[in-house]
Amino acid sequence: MASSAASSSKYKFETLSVSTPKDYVYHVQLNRPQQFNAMNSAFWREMVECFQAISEDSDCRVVVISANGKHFTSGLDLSDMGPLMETVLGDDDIARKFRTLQQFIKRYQLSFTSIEQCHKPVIAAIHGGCIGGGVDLVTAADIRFCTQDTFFQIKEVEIGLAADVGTLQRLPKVIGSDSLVRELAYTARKMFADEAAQAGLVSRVLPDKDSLLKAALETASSIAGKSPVAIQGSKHNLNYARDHSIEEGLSYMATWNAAMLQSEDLRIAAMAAMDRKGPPPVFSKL
Ligand SMILES: CC/C=C\C=C\CC(=O)SCCNC(=O)CCNC(=O)[C@H](O)C(C)(C)COP(=O)(O)OP(=O)(O)OC[C@H]1O[C@@H](n2cnc3c(N)ncnc32)[C@H](O)[C@@H]1OP(=O)(O)O
Repeated sequence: MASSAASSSKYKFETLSVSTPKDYVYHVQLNRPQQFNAMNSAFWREMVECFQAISEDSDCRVVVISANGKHFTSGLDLSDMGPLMETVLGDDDIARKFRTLQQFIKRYQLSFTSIEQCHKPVIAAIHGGCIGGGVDLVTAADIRFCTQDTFFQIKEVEIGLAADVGTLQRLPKVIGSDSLVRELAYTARKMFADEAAQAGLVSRVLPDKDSLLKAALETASSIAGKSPVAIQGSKHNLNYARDHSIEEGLSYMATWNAAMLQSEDLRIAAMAAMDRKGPPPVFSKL
């Protein structure tokens, strides 16, 4: 099944490239290397199309997202702010401008919420600069690895705005230190790989990009070999637990598994676990 490029035309994009390097593993690459993967209008639209399609694609069980070029991303494309500025500077009444801008921001938020809402776990493999919108993007992923040369920068205050597409909502849940989140958001200082690992933003630091991709793809492959019912149920319930009390999370989990324990995957995985010398279990597509 593994091939170099995801075959369907639903994965042909201007700003992203999608391939299938291993069975059930999709690799999405930010692909505007000349522009340091700056996030232009096409990017914001294509991220939603890509991750909503992957979410429902039973040939995919895990996604690795990485980037081509010198930096993971330089964030918002500062040379593509025409539509935004037209509204801001236009003659419309304030209430009309408000409604237009609110819809605009919500559309951009969905670009990264579609990673969080994707049924499949997403591993972000980050190198170089991960700036502005890059932090919004990677905090929506399930797992983050980076290279030793990575830096993270919540740069929004330097262009006069409060980060508005996920960082301020997700980063506090990811790293736990409210003080560090505020320091990074208010100062826009760079946080380098070792500090990011210490803070829990990334779970692994690799020496270079080759070893980064190797580690990310191996991890993806390990996840892809497991029951998709168990993996997708784990992602869904971890997200639910993050946003609810423990009691609510346990109650939701009980209802979820009252259905999912009836899946054939439980029987197949349990038999394979008992027969440790047998072949690895094979699960149907989900
Ligand atoms: C509704 C709103 C939704 C989302 C909002 C997101 C907010 C953000 O993302 S805030 C962050 C915005 N991005 C930046 O401020 C990036 C600033 N750039 C840099 O920090 C550096 O350029 C660098 C990316 C670290 C690269 O450094 P270096 O390798 O030294 O190259 P440079 O000489 O600095 O840059 C070369 C060339 O690229 C242009 N450029 C860099 N980033 C962007 C960008 N994001 N958009 C447009 N253009 C960018 C830079 O201006 C240079 O252009 P020249 O014409 O060669 O001067």
